Amino acid sequence: MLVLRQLAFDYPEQDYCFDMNLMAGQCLAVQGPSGAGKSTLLNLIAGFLAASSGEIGWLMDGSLIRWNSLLPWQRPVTTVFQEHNLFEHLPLWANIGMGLHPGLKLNSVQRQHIEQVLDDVGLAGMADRLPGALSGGQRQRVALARAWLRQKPLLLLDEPFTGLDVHTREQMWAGVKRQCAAGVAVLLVSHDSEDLDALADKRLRLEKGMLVAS
Ligand SMILES: Nc1ncnc2c1ncn2[C@@H]1O[C@H](COP(=O)(O)OP(=O)(O)OP(=O)(O)O)[C@@H](O)[C@H]1O
Repeated sequence: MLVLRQLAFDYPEQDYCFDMNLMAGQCLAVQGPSGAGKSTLLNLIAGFLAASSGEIGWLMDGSLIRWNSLLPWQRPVTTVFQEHNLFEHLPLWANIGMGLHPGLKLNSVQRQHIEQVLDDVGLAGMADRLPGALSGGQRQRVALARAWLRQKPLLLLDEPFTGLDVHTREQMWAGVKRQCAAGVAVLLVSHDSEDLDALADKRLRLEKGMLVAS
């Protein structure tokens, strides 16, 4: 279970203090208007921002494994950013397979898994394309496919379905549900009530720098 206890971050004009739990297999939705602190929360959890005080970690068998001093790549977290973060010079298979092997020397089973997740997101047969040849929605699906394959204990999704058509969106919801069923804890930032109705087990809202029940 992900645990945030009085996790604080201070900007000059706004102080944040986050308290929350997110269980393995659960999808927690966080909402809030622009500027409420959603990106700040995700960046603190992913390790791109360092908290000024408080605790963050994973509670297992009653003891908290603290993440405070862990760098982003040391945390068992996958983040799907709004900007997709694809490597433009690498084909889709390499973008998705990144992290499976340091030199991207993938074996046939790993290549099959990549083909499978591409199929899952409706991009079958596109493994050798470059990101530049894709639409915005297709790029978003590549970013999600990469997250599906990594299957880290915690998945952070920042407005992950923006701009997708209804059918694709439903496919992506199914992907999130499969992740939860496999025990992944999902934190979903979304403004879209349909996303929340389809996926959220629990909802919180960001208000005055704090998380409150929605
Ligand atoms: N580097 C920074 N220095 C000072 N203030 C910042 C900085 N980054 C963000 N802020 C402020 O912190 C607040 C929260 O920003 P944050 O990006 O977390 O909000 P958000 O909820 O993700 O917004 P959006 O939905 O527009 O992406 C905002 O009021 C913003 O002005």
